[in-house]
Amino acid sequence: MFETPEEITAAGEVGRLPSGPSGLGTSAARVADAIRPGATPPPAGDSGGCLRVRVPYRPQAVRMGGPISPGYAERQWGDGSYSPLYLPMTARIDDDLARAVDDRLVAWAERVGIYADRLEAFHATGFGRLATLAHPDTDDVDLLLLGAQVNAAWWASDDYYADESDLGASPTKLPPRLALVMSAMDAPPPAGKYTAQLDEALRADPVLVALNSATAHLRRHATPSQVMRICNTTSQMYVSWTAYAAWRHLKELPPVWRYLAARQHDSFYTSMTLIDIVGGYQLDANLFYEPRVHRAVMQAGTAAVIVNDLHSVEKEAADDLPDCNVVLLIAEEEGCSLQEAIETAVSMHNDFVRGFEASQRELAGLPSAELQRFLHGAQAWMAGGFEWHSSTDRYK
Ligand SMILES: CC(C)=CCC/C(C)=C(\C)COP(=O)(O)OP(=O)(O)O
Repeated sequence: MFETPEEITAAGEVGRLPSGPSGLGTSAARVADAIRPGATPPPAGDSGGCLRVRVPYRPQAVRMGGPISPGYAERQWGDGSYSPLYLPMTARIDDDLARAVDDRLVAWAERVGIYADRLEAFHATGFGRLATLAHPDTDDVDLLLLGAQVNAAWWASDDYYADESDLGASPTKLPPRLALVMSAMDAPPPAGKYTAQLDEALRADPVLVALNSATAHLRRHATPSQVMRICNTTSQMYVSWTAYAAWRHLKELPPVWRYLAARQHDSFYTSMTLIDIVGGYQLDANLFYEPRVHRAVMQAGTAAVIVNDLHSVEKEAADDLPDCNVVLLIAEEEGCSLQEAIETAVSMHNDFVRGFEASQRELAGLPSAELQRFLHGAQAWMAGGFEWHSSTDRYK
């Protein structure tokens, strides 16, 4: 088949890596017991005693170190005129590492052909920087590059197929294009002469070449269940994209509840499915999909994507066919100002982060080093995603 080359919360137990036994399988029996139907989780560690300190948004050019987010804070954002976002603190800002990943990412983008006439802008977007901010538990450039490539390829499908009219995005062409993406990521079994035609189509579109190449890189680092986790989450996300396309095509605005339900399956949860792969370990599928774990990662992913909607209001309102955006939809539905709608979205975001924190506390007693590391990874992702949205050129 075709393949190309603030208020800081001293979070008690939640803020630290587990001190118990670690390594794959060390506590498999205890974990299996703890997640079996009807089991009650062991008591979580004490996470009380919050220390609260307001922290302004202040990008720093220095390495902050640490693989673990040091706790939660109320963080200023934008021009500072809105209520703060309650978020984890960023664990690591390492501009040298980010540059190394971004340089390799741009060389890859050039090879596969995405953003061909706008590589400088693509470079300034800094998907490599996003990977280094969101995955502070590794310094491995190749693994960070993998995270950056998969995200950049998803974003290319978003820009070229779903959102950017000037890049050829079209609501009616979107569903068949997304169906081809799944063939680029997960080659169907040979179908005689039709396979050659499929391969030709996959080679003809840079977005598909990028997704195919990123997935090939993924297969070199991930287990089969991790690879299929990525593929299945991608197609789950694309169901929501087809809903947005229908609304755009019909020039209908969905009610907020309906958009939010779609957005919850089209969130940075998708990006978070890379956390253990980029970290160089595996969270077992039965733990990843354990309902309380699933809910926690969905809470983190939804919070992180509301940060995206907050930062992209202007960009999304400006397209000939405006995108769905939670702020714009709240303003329309409530008949309120954008400022008021932003405050509502901030408060919704903060509730999701607090919900994640509560889930993390509830899960803190589960004796799996991989699970605890993954939850810290989701915490770090929210912080890194915020840092990136605050500084990338993409939303300027
Ligand atoms: C594309 C990708 C990494 C998927 C996960 C999160 C997600 C669905 C997006 C960031 C796409 O949402 P949106 O189209 O609002 O993003 P932009 O504002 O265009 O960056």
